Amino acid sequence: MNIIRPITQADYQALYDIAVESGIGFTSLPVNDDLLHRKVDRAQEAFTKANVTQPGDESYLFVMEDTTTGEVVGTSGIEAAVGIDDAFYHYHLSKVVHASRELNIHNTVEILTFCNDYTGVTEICTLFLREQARGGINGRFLSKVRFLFMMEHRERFSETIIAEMRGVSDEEGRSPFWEWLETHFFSMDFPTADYLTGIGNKVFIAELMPKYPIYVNLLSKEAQAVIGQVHDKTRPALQLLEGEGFSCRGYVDIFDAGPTVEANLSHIRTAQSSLKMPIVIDDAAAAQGQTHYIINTSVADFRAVATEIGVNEEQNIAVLSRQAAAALNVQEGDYVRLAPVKFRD
Ligand SMILES: NC(=[NH2+])NCCC[C@H](N)C(=O)O
Repeated sequence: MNIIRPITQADYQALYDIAVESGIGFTSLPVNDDLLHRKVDRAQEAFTKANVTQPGDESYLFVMEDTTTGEVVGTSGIEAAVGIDDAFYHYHLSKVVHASRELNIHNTVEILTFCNDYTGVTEICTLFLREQARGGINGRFLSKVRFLFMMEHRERFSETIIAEMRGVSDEEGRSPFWEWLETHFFSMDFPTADYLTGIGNKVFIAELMPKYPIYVNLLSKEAQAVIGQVHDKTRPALQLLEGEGFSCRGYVDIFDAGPTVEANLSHIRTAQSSLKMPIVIDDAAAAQGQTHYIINTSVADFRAVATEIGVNEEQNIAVLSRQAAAALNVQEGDYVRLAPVKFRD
């Protein structure tokens, strides 16, 4: 059975291996011992911090563990509020009209404006599923479990949730958008710039980034073509988020121009359709039910599973198997929050 739980120090080696496997362009897991250790420490602080009344610099990192082998097969993260102790950057794509009625000329051009508009919002990040666990619902589970967690602990998160999607780059890490920036403003390659931001070294952005609006039609054709486009490998993740109600509001990454998508927590489909109910335990009845994502209501001892359960909305009762209840560390009468894997339309 696969469970999702907070990362602990004992998972360090697995996290390191995942950082290596995830490769270039996976900004949030750079191969760097100090940084990865800090990530585990910060996650433990976030999960054990009591009485949080508003989002702050908490950084939650979950792992998926295959309980039959004890192996960590994936990661998933939430930054409660970005840009609180550093600056958080985007380019915003907007339009400018240059028109002359007298001359009967009307030109609409796009511009990219450097901004910090998403300061203070919650970011979902660091989603990675190892090769051996791909397929089935594991990827969806790792992603959607965050919406249940955020709904259950709303005071810890912003109402606006964003996800930065990886933009277009080739196998060697060459990004057409970055190449234009590199030629005119930076003198380092994309992997280096991406690595520096990943380890939290972001001053060079403020120092070197063009801060005045850029006319898109002055960029190279290759750079123009990838604005707001995702990396092929990121398409399934984007589709999943779009299905949850996320959309791009014109904000793109400052390095590779990949889209940032946004949704209100209360409008996210899995969060909105989730129910909170006390449980009873009955193996046979649970086996008859539909597959759901289920979380317990704890932060420090958070657990999630995806399995068949019975849901009786009239009686306000969720029927769990003994195995599911044990994995969630809940007993009869305890509450869980759940959402169906397949939405009923
Ligand atoms: N692909 C990247 N590494 N982009 C740079 C980081 C952008 C991010 N929004 C930040 O300000 O931290």
